[in-house]
This record gives sequence, structure tokens and C-alpha cells, in this order.
Amino acid sequence: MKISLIQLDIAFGNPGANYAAAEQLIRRAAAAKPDCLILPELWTTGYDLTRLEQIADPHGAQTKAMISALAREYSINIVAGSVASKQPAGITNSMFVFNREGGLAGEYSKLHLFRLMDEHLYLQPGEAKGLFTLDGALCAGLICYDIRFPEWVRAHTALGAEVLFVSAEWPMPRLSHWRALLISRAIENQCYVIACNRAGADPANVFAGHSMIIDPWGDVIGEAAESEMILSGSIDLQKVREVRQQIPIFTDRRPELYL
Ligand SMILES: O=C(O)CCC(=O)C(=O)O
Repeated sequence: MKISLIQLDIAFGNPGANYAAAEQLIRRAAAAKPDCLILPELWTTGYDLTRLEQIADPHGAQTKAMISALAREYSINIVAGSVASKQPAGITNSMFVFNREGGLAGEYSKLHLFRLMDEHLYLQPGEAKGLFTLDGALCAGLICYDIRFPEWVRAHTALGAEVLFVSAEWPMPRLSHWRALLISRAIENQCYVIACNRAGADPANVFAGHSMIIDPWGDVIGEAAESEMILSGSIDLQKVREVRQQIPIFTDRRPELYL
């Protein structure tokens, strides 16, 4: 499975510019015929939280229409990062996943809102897991701060997820945490981690880039620099099965004693 990560530099509070830039990069990445693309977190608005009421995508409709059409046109799977999606009960930070036919394969709303960046004041948290299937592989979607919660990640891999797709707007000052947390999640869950961060800066933060592809042994098989770019790499699900057989942690774990 060939994956491309679109490490977009997001225009602050400007959905029009971001839809156009993302479409251009998706078309460029799709020309190389990957099996799957992934975008970063909140890629239509960035962290312009105080204006989300005006700029969030109602029901994610514009995002879904654009990504579904591109997935179908190129016959690729697209993990559409996350966008601010305006629902009757509030605004969620939601990931939409489309399959090669352009059908909605999954939907996940960020469960852990990041207080340090005031997310809890403007967003409603999700309440459900982010499992979905792409080309027969069971995958999980996670959003940024979620990777600091190993028990949440395990809730997905204990059900069989073999690939974790992480979309993020992770700031530069904690780049060392980003790398260590992602590598740890890959090692302890013996799965692939495909983590797409944004590039660039907004009025409050400089973001780290460094999108990563990590294999089930914890080896980094691809890592972006800081600026806007497309990172590509291949994953082989057989490797997940081999590592899980070699060190059978899912057989040896004793969850009944962990509470
Ligand atoms: O956990 C962190 O350090 C960064 C999290 C974050 O930026 C986010 O969830 O948006």
C-alpha cells in the first residue's frame, strides 16, 4: 500500500484558499497513483477558533463533496485530515475518510480536546471510536492530542486496527514529544503509524511539520522536513502480522488487572 501525506501550510481562517491549495496538492500527489492520501488537522480553517462560527463547514458538506469527488476521480482512498464541522449541537473537529469509489468509509471526531490551545472553549468532543476499513485493512483515525492517550489508541488496536492515521497541527516547541509519542504508539501497538502534521505558522504558533511514517517495529521509514511538502512511502501489512507473532503482546496483555 503506497501512502502520501500532504503536509499542507494552512492559511489562517481562510477556507477558500485552503480548499484550493489542498485540491492542487491532492491532484499532484494523486498523479503518482498512491493507494491512500492523508491531510492534516483543521486544514480548512487552521486554529482560527474565535471565528469558527462563521468559517466552519456546515455538516462538513463542502469538504465531503470535494474529497469524495477527488477520491472517485483518481480511484484512491483519502483520509481527509480533519475540519471544523458545524453541527446542530456545536462544532466538532472531524475526520472524514473516503474510499476509492468516493463513498464515506469512516468519520471520527477528536475525542480529547486540547486545553492548551482553548479547543475546549470552542469545540464539542467526539464520543466514538475512529475505526474504518480501507482496501480490506482495519485502520483507526486519531487527531493530534489523541496520541498522548495510549489507552485510547489501544482501544482501537485491541479490536484489530493495523494502521493508525494521525492528523495534526503539532507545534514546533514539542517536536520531540511528537516523534517520541508516535514511535511509542507504533512499538507498543505493533502497527503502522501514518502521521500527517501541518507546515507553517499562525498568529500564535509555529508548527513542526515532520510528518512521519513508522513501521510496526518502531522504525521511521519516512519523515518530512518542516516546510510544505508531500511525503510518500509504502507499507506492508504482513509486517504487522510478523511483529505481532514474534512478540505476542496482544496475547500476553492482562487488561482485567489494568483498571
Ligand atoms: O499535545 C500537544 O502537545 C499538541 C496537541 C495539539 O496541538 C492539538 O491537539 O491540537
